[in-house]
Amino acid sequence: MGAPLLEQELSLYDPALLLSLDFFRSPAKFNPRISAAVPGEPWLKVRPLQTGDFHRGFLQILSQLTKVGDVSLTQFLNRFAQMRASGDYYVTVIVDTRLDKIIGSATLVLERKFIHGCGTRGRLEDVVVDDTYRGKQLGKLIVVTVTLLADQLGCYKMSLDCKDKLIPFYTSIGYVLEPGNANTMNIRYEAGVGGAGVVSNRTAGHGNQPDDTEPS
Ligand SMILES: CC(=O)SCCNC(=O)CCNC(=O)[C@H](O)C(C)(C)COP(=O)(O)OP(=O)(O)OC[C@H]1O[C@@H](n2cnc3c(N)ncnc32)[C@H](O)[C@@H]1OP(=O)(O)O
Repeated sequence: MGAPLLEQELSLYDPALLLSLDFFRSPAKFNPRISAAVPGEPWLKVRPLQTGDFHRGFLQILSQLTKVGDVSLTQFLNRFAQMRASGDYYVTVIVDTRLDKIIGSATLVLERKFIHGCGTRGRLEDVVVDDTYRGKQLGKLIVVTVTLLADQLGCYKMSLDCKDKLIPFYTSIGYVLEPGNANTMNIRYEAGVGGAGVVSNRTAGHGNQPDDTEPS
């Protein structure tokens, strides 16, 4: 039997938000120049996550980043609905429209604060490009897209965690290691999807991860 049909697809957020992003405001260098609105090939599209992306390989893409687990369509749709209702999740994808397949993704999460005059901080999460499409500026494209989106939505700053080897990648996009303020610390509560378990210091770092994935 085929996959369940989703009668009417929903977008996680308003796609029009991506059309007005001014890529000239980013320090990232694109050669040739591309943007979220004009991604350089007629078969490339940058857009918000949609409900039907469950069937377009969205979770398979994420599995190139970290462990995803066995997520059912119902689980996916429930989580999508929670994110959409909150209004604070901007999961953004790149689609190869020739194959109707997700080939890249990055997430902006809005963290609402009391500090900074009830300001909002952006968090860059879960950046990934399908390994057969890497080295073609798509990583830069998706990260710059959500970074400009955070600015447009009024964030006072945007932060990320990454492996050391990706520091040059993010530096080229304008992210800075701030002296005295560039550490990441974690407690992992349970062994499970992407988790290594707080009870064992031996596994609290990159223990269970395949070489090229993040212990997100
Ligand atoms: C906040 C987070 O989510 S961190 C997690 C990041 N994601 C991962 O590690 C998942 C696996 N990796 C990937 O999906 C991809 O390699 C990405 C997203 C990191 C980069 O995607 P790509 O499409 O290959 O990047 P893109 O082609 O835009 O490269 C941009 C620049 O970064 C450099 N770069 C890309 N990947 C890497 C890397 N792994 N290490 C060092 N430099 C890199 C490129 O050489 C390029 O440099 P240039 O502009 O001087 O030519």
